[in-house]
Parts: sequence; structure tokens; C-alpha cells
Amino acid sequence: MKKVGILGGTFDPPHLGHLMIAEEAREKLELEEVWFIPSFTPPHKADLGTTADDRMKMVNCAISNNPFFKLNTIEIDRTGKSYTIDTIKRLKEIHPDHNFYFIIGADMVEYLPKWYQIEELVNLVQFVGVKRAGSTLDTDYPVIIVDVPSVDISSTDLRQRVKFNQQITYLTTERVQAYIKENHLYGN
Ligand SMILES: Nc1ncnc2c1ncn2[C@@H]1O[C@H](COP(=O)(O)OP(=O)(O)OP(=O)(O)O)[C@@H](O)[C@H]1O
Ligand SMILES: O=C(O)c1ccc[n+]([C@@H]2O[C@H](COP(=O)([O-])O)[C@@H](O)[C@H]2O)c1
Repeated sequence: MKKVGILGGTFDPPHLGHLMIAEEAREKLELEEVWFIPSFTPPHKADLGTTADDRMKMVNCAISNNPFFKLNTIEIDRTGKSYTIDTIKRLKEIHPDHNFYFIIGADMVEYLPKWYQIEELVNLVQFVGVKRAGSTLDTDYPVIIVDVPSVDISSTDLRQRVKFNQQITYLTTERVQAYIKENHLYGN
């Protein structure tokens, strides 16, 4: 079985926190690849100011220099609300020889009780939790914990910085910064 990590996210925009947790999980769990899956409509977030197309292209910019990282557009191609259970069921049909590890930050670990059809989902995929400032990794669900450095970066902070003309130089990659600038995202 091929061990594949999944980092699902809104990626509005992608940042170094995303890349760091994906790489730490890859190394520590000996994953062959990590697939970045941008959601089309996130299950639990209000209207976004960016399109799925922009978020997908920024993910491509962010992961371009890591040969183990791949973009997967299954949720964008499906459109509609991006429930993880639908994604995992389909991925398992397409790749019966893969074992999937779904990487989530502690904020999402806390939110697990509210995920759509969570009781079934935990039997279909292995969750991997990583620490994140402001949340705990305590949960009754089966989650493997991978120890990562605490990196207090969020997409919310990046959007705010761009809006107020503050720099995001060491918070995301140069290619993502250039994409934001060229496409005038986040009120820039
Ligand atoms: N700095 C971080 N440390 C640990 N986990 C993170 C970090 N940033 C994001 N994650 C995790 O990555 C996944 C995708 O996150 P997402 O794309 O929503 O970014 P975000 O920074 O949480 O965005 P926003 O601030 O808009 O809510 C989630 O499971 C989230 O918990
Ligand atoms: O399926 C659900 O109910 C569900 C609820 C919350 C989050 N998720 C998934 O968890 C990942 C991180 O979510 P987010 O919104 O923090 O980017 C992303 O792939 C979401 O689709 C999924």
C-alpha cells in the first residue's frame, strides 16, 4: 500500500505553516507524497473573497519546488460543499492501493465532532493532528499526533496584512506573494 498524506484546506492564501506541517508529517510518517486538496466551498466558512481557481493556483505556486507535494483538484472539480467524507470515499475508489492520512491542525481536531458524518469518516481515513496555537489536541477520536514546531501563521493574518499594506515576506513563498500582487487579491 502506498502511504499518502492529504492536506485539505481553504488555502486563502497558502502559507509556510501549511508547507511545514505537510513536510513534517511526510517525514515522520514516511509518506510517499502529500496531496494538497483545496476545497471548492469549505464546509464551515462563510463566503470567501477569492475564487477556487485563485486558491488552487496559489497552492500550485506554494508547492512547486517540493517533488513530494502534489495538487489534487478533486473538490474543485466536484464543486459544491467540500465534505471530506465525499472526497475520501471517491479517492479510495480511484486508488484502492493507497492508505490515506488526513493532516489537520489542532483547531480542526477540536472541530472534529461537528464534521459531516464523522463517525463513519474516522473509520475510512487516518487523521493526523498537529499542534496549533490557541487549540488543544485532546480528542476522543482516533488521531495520530505528529510533533511539529509551533508556527503561529494563519491565512487570516496574511489577508489582513495585505489589506493594510504590511509585508508577508517570511510568511509565505515568493511565488505566492507575486501571485497575490499580480492579481490584486485581498484588497491589495
Ligand atoms: N500554522 C499552522 N499550524 C498548524 N496547522 C495549521 C496552520 N495553518 C493551517 N493549519 C491547518 O491546515 C489546514 C488548512 O488550513 P486553512 O487553509 O484553513 O488555513 P488557516 O490558516 O487555518 O486559514 P484561516 O485563517 O483563513 O482560517 C487546517 O487543518 C489547519 O488547521
Ligand atoms: O467534512 C467536514 O464536515 C469538514 C469540516 C471542517 C473541515 N473539513 C476539512 O478540513 C480541511 C481544513 O479545513 P479549513 O476549513 O480549516 O480549511 C479542509 O479539507 C476541509 O474541507 C471538513
